[in-house]
Amino acid sequence: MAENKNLEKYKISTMEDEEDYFDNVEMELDYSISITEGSMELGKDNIKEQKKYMRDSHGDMDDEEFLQNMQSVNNDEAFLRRAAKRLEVYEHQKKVPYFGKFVFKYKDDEEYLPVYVGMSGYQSDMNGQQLVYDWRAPVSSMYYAYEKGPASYNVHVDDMEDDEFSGDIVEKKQFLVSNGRLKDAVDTDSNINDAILLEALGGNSGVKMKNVVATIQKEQDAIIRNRTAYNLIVDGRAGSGKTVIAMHRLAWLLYNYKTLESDNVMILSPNSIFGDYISEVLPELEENSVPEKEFDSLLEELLFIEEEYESKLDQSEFIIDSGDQDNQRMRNIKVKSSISFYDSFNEYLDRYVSGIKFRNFHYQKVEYTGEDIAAMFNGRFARKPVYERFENIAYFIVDRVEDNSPKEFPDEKKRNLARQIQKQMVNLFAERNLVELYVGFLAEMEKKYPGISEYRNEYGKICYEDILPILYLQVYFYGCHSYNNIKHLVIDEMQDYNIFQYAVIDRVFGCRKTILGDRYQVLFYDPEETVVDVLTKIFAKRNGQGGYELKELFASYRSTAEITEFCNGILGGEGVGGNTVERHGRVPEEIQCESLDEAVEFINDKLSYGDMDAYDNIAILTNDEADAYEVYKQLSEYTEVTLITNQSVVYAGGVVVLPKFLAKGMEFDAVYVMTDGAYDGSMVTRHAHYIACTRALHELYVLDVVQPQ
Ligand SMILES: Nc1ncnc2c1ncn2[C@@H]1O[C@H](COP(=O)(O)OP(=O)(O)OP(=O)(O)O)[C@@H](O)[C@H]1O
Repeated sequence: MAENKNLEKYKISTMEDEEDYFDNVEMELDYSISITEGSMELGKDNIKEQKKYMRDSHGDMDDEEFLQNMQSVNNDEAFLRRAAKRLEVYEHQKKVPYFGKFVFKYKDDEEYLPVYVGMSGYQSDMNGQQLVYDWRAPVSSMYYAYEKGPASYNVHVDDMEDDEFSGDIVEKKQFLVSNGRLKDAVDTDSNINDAILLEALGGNSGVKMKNVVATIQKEQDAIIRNRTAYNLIVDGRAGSGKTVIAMHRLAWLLYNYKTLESDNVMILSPNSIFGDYISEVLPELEENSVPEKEFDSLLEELLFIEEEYESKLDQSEFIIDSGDQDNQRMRNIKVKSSISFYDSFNEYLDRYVSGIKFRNFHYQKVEYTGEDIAAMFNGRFARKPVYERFENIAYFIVDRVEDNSPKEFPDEKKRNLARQIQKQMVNLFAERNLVELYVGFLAEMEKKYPGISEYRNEYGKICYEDILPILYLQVYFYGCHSYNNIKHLVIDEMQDYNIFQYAVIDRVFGCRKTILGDRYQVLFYDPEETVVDVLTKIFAKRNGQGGYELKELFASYRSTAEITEFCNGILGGEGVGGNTVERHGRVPEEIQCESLDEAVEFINDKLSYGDMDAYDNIAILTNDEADAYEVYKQLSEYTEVTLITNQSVVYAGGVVVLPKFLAKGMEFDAVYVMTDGAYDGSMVTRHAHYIACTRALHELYVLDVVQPQ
C-alpha cells in the first residue's frame, strides 16, 4: 500500500536533528525579540514626539486635529502594550519553546507535517513558518489524543464549521527542556511518557496551582476540548486533575472561541483562598484572569429579605463539630438539601399559586379585572415559570399604559414600568412574606419530618440550609438579574452546592457550563442521592434545550500510591481512585495523642528536626477555626506559621494552619490532619477525614487527639 511505503521511507529524527531544530528556534526567537524591542523603542520615541508636538502646538490645533493626535497616541500605546506582551511570551518561550513533537502524514498526501507543541505558538519572523504550535490549536489535539498510528483532527470556526483531517502519526517525541537547553528527546509510543509524568508529579506543590500542559492525559484532554456538551459534568476522584482541567479548559475555550473574551467567562469557587490559589494558572497560560465568584456573594447580591442569615462557613463548622451526633439540626440539614424536599416544596408552591385569588388590578388609568388576570395567569401563560407569568402580564399592562399615552415609550422605560408592576402584582396576589410562606411549608412537612420547622440557629439567624430554599422562593416569584454577559460558567467543587443552589444557578446563568467535583467529597454522603443525581435532574434537556454530558475520572495524580491507598481505605472501598503512575513515598502514620498540646509537640518536633525541610508547603488541618487558632498560637511560639481563616484572601505557602473545610481543592506537600476520636464512625466524620487526607502529596500524618482541649 502506498501509505505504508511512505511510512517506511520516513526517517525518524535523531537527537542531532532535534538539537539543530531547537537551536534554530532559539535563534529565531532571539531575532524576534530583537525586532520587537526595536519596534518598541521606535514606538516609544514616536509617542514622546507626538506628545511634545501636541504640547507645543496646543494653541494652534482645532478640536478635531487634537482628537486625531490623541487617537494616534492611543493607538501607539496599544501597540506598545501588545508588543510588551509578545515580548513576555518570547522570553517564556526562550526557556521552554516546546515540550513535544509529532509528525503527521495527511491521508492521500505525500507531505509530512512536523508539529512541535508548546505553551504558545511561534511563527518565524524570518520566513513566516509555523515553528511551534500552541497546545490549544486544533492540530495539537492529536498530540494528546493519539499514539503512533492512525489519527485525525477537526477544525472548527467557533461551533460552526467542522473539517476533519485524517492520516497517520509516524513519529512522536517528548522533550526535556530546561532553561533554554534541550536535555533529552524521548521517542514515545504512548500518549505521555510515564517517566516524564512521574517527574512532573514528584515535585513540590506550589503556592499557586501550576499548569500541566506538557503532561495532560488523554481522558483529561477529551474534557478540556469538549465541544458537544451544553453542561459538561465531570465527576472525578480526589486528585484526578479536575481543577487543572477546569483552568486548561478555560484557556482552550478562550483560544478557540473568538467571540469569547476573558470577562465572558466566570468561575464559581468555594472560597476566596481557593480563588487565590488558582489565580495564576490562566495568566501563565497567557490568558487574562477571569472573574470569579463565591456562591455566598451571589446570595448576598440577589436576596432582598431583611433578616440575618448564616453563612456556608457557619453551617460547615456546625456540621463538623456535630460529627457523630444525631441531633435535630443535622437531620434537618440533610432533609432540607434533598431532592424530595425540593420536589415537595415545588408541589406546595404550585398549590399555593393555583389558589391565588386575583382581584381587579389597576395601574394609573388602566384596569384589568381579576378574571382577566387569572385567565392570563392560569391560561395563556400557565406553562411558564411563575415569575415569567407575572412579568408577561406586567408587559401586557405596560402596553395598555403606552396606548393611553401620546408618545411611544423607550425600551428602558418599558422595562422599568414592567418591573414595577410585576413587583406590585406579586406583593398583592402572591407573596405574604417569603419567610412566612416558607415557614408555612415547613409546618406542613412536620408530620413527615418532626422538628423540621426549626429554621433559626442559636443566635436567631436563619440557618444556611433554610436561606437557600428562601432564595429559591424569591427567584420563583420575582425572577432575578441574570448574568447575560457570561457565556461560560465553570463550577468547581460541584458537590458543595445543593439542589436549591443549582436551581438558582440555572436561572442566573443560562449559558454553557463546565461543572466539576467529586461526589464523595461531601460531609453528608448519601449513596442513594449524590450531587450527580441533583445535577442530572436540574440540567436535563428541557424543550430540546440544554442537557448535559457526564464524564468520570478515576486516576489520581496528586498523592503517592501509599497515601492514595490510605485514603481509599477511609471510604471503605467506595469512591476508589487509583494512581496512574506508581509514585511511592512514606506510608501515612497515625498517632494517638492525649491532648492538643501533645499533637502540637509532635508537629513541632517534625518541623524542628529538619524532617520537613524538603517541603515548601505544609498544612495542619483542624476540625474548626477555634482549634486552628489554638494550634497556631502554640506553634507560632516555636516556628513561623500562618493561620488561614475564612477571611483570608491570600495563600502564601510555608507552614499553614487551617480548618479542614477551607482546605477544599487545595494541596500541600505534607499534611497533618487532626481528628478527635474515631473518624470512621459516622458518614460525616469519615468523609471530612477523606477530604482532609487527600490534600497530601508526599507525606501524611493523622493525629488522633483523644481529648481535645
Ligand atoms: N496531567 C497531569 N500532569 C501533571 N500533573 C497533574 C496532571 N493532572 C493533575 N495533576 C496534578 O495533580 C494534582 C491534583 O490536581 P487537581 O487539584 O486538579 O485535582 P482535583 O481533581 O481538583 O482534586 P480534588 O478534588 O482532590 O481537589 C495537582 O498537583 C495537579 O498539578
